[in-house]
Amino acid sequence: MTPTITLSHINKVYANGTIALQDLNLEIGASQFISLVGPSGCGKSTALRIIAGLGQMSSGQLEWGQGQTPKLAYVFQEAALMPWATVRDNVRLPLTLAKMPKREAMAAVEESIARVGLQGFEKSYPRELSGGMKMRVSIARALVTKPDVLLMDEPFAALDEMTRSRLNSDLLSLWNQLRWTVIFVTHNIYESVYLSQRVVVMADRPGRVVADVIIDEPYPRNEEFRTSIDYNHYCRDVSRHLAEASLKGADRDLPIATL
Ligand SMILES: Nc1ncnc2c1ncn2[C@@H]1O[C@H](COP(=O)(O)OP(=O)(O)OP(=O)(O)O)[C@@H](O)[C@H]1O
Repeated sequence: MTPTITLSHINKVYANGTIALQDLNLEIGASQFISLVGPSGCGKSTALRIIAGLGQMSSGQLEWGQGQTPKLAYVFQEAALMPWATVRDNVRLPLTLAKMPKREAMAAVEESIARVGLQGFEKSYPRELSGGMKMRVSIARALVTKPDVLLMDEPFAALDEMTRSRLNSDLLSLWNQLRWTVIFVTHNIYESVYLSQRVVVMADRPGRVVADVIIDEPYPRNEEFRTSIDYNHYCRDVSRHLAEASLKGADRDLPIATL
């Protein structure tokens, strides 16, 4: 069951004294698609890692709506595939680690590969795939466990614009079918507006939420939305918040006498 996620008063101070997050508050509805944007170093990955349970918060609270931690999957910027393994074996990895017998795992593996459009490449090795295809394998590997929540940390940042655009559309159509909760970290304003129901803007030092822009547009979204005046307005709105967030960081770096 897809849960709501509530982050309350989250603080994170790293061992070296860096205050990565201060009083981060965020509520994410069940099956919502939200993006986190913000200047480099504002704590987006830190927040995502805390939600994933990969990093600990210093204080604060993380609550799951249904009272128990749902099934989570994490997609990183790097596809991080095993070079010696085929597409099929790479996708099966989480099930192998969970000690699921191969015969039982294969149906889920084949389904996941089909969902990302990689039928016919099951026996290929990562070196034989383009960057976009490697990312599809990475997404298939995340989907194979049938997650409730998908955490994506700049998954398409290293891809060319055409490939990114195609993967954006395919990700949205998968989300339309499967309705996981998605938290998507990106530096790309256009991508965040195209994909999300909400774009949450963070400012750094300390990392916190400074704006929450609702993208009130129906799904499915397509090229018509991408070229619409509304899309342009949303992008400008997010961009303005982002510029303000960046300025706050830059101000802080100026010598005190100039402030
Ligand atoms: N393990 C760590 N130890 C110390 N400081 C860290 C550690 N990880 C991150 N930081 C610092 O915490 C702050 C937030 O980092 P984080 O990676 O969460 O930001 P981000 O918004 O995801 O950045 P980017 O957009 O560049 O990926 C930064 O100042 C970073 O240098």
